[in-house]
Amino acid sequence: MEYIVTSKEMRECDMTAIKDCGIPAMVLMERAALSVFSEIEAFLSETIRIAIFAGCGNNGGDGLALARLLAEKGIHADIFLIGNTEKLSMECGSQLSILKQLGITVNSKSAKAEYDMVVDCLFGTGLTREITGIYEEAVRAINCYGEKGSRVIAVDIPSGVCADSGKILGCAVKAELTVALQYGKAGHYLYPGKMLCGHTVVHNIGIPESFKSGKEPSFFSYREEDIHGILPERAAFGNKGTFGRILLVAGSRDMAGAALLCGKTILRSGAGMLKIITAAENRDLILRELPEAMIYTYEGKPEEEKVRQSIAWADVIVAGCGISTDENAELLMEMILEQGEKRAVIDADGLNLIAREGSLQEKLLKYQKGRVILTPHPGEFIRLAGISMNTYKENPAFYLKKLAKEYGCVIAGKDAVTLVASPDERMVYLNRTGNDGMATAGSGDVLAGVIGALSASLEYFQAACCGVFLHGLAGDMAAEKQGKRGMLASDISAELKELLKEETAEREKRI
Ligand SMILES: NC(=O)C1=CN([C@@H]2O[C@H](COP(=O)(O)OP(=O)(O)OC[C@H]3O[C@@H](n4cnc5c(N)ncnc54)[C@H](O)[C@@H]3O)[C@@H](O)[C@H]2O)[C@@H](O)CC1
Ligand SMILES: Nc1ncnc2c1ncn2[C@@H]1O[C@H](COP(=O)(O)OP(=O)(O)O)[C@@H](O)[C@H]1O
Ligand SMILES: [K+]
Repeated sequence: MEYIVTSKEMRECDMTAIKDCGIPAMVLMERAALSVFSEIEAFLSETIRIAIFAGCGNNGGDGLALARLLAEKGIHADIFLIGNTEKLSMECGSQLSILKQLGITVNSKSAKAEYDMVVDCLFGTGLTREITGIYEEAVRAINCYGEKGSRVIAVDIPSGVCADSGKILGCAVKAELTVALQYGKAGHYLYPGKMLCGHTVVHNIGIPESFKSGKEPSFFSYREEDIHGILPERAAFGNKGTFGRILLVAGSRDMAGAALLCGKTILRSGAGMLKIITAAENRDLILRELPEAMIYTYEGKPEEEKVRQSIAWADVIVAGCGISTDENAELLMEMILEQGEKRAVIDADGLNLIAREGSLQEKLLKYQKGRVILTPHPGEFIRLAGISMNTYKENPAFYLKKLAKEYGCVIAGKDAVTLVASPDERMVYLNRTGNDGMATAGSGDVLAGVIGALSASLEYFQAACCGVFLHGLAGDMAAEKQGKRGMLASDISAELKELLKEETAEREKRI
């Protein structure tokens, strides 16, 4: 698990290190410069032509310290200090005076030279407004070098990328490599910032871990190596009941595939038993393609007693994929939400029905807190929340948390970067796996399936985060084999099986 912070949280960490622990700011800056140095060391030689663009804050200070480290190794860098040098931050001022003492020249304007490497230290987490004027010229100059083939390295975050939202404030540097200091910032991983960072590496600069439960940062994320820690153990003595009885309410007359894709994924993700409630038209397909599932199909109106029995049987209900928004679907959703306590994953049309019907909203509000996981894509989310797309995109984490609290649900806000919010003020999970090949019909059904299966053995929020993470990893594996253009949602489902197989094999090797 890795923390991901906002600029305010990063500042608080810096302050804790400096004020409470007594680590001098100049020591942190030296560690920052050493981190960047270690990342670029492999490319260095005495003939390399380097330019460092520094601003007047501490990000600029990092750059000046780097220039000194380079000089120590006999490597010259052209240094351009952009801005009003009368307003340097204290540490940046100290770095500048050290350079002067050492006789290292600092320029105020960029020259029209050629460079193999350009280091961007104009702005870091202290960027507060749009970049204009001389700073904009400097950003454009850096990008021009990049386009001509210079390696562009961003210190902490590319200048112009908002560390909190990933938005571009006016203009921004496009880096090949970003050396993030101490923690990844949300802006490194949210679009469009993510595209401008290139490859992001996070370096520890010696700030002691100061997050305590309840005072944690805004976001966390999983890394590939976390997989063993988050997946539940499978009990060797378990039976099919142990691993979860999942009821899937999915598929309608014209949407058979959703039930099949989601159902297959549920069983492939380790669930013990699956029962599908779907329209009669899907019966043959499911019996043929997924004979492992039990099935109840309805012709006309679903029989309420049969549905009630199935709900009572289940440990987890997954509902909504392809059920349509007709009266049968509405009745099924009413019955699912009515009982108010079973673990449930609600997706797609299930969400559209809730957005449309006040009676479903009321039932969801009364449902036991934390027992429902909603998995809306942005279109579904704005219908549920009653806000515009622009408003949602302004700050998705905020609106996800707000609605999660209102409904007492876990909400996985699907998007290119999926965020998962819990109803109880926990950190938001920010997902870093997956790729645009997953923007393909049915991949949401696969996600609902894996989250449903995991909900049988993991706590709800964890099941949602873990499901999103695995779904993205499987999507990356599918993209590697099939290509992003050609991959299908069923490829993601198949790769999930492979991924879980590898995980089990690894785990068994370690016993
Ligand atoms: N002790 C610390 O706080 C440490 C900070 N470090 C570095 O310092 C950075 C943060 O430093 P700062 O807080 O000084 O912030 P920055 O260096 O990112 O920039 C802040 C300065 O830029 C100005 N500014 C903001 N937006 C502007 C705009 N659009 N146009 C013109 N000027 C603008 C601000 O008024 C301020 O003077 C981090 O990203 C990291 O690189 C590291 O050296 C590690 C230690
Ligand atoms: N550009 C992208 N990068 C990463 N993941 C993506 C991207 N586009 C879509 N996804 C993922 O693909 C899935 C799409 O789900 P959804 O929109 O519900 O599709 P469907 O309704 O067709 O099943 C979500 O999990 C989403 O996070
Ligand atoms: K920078």
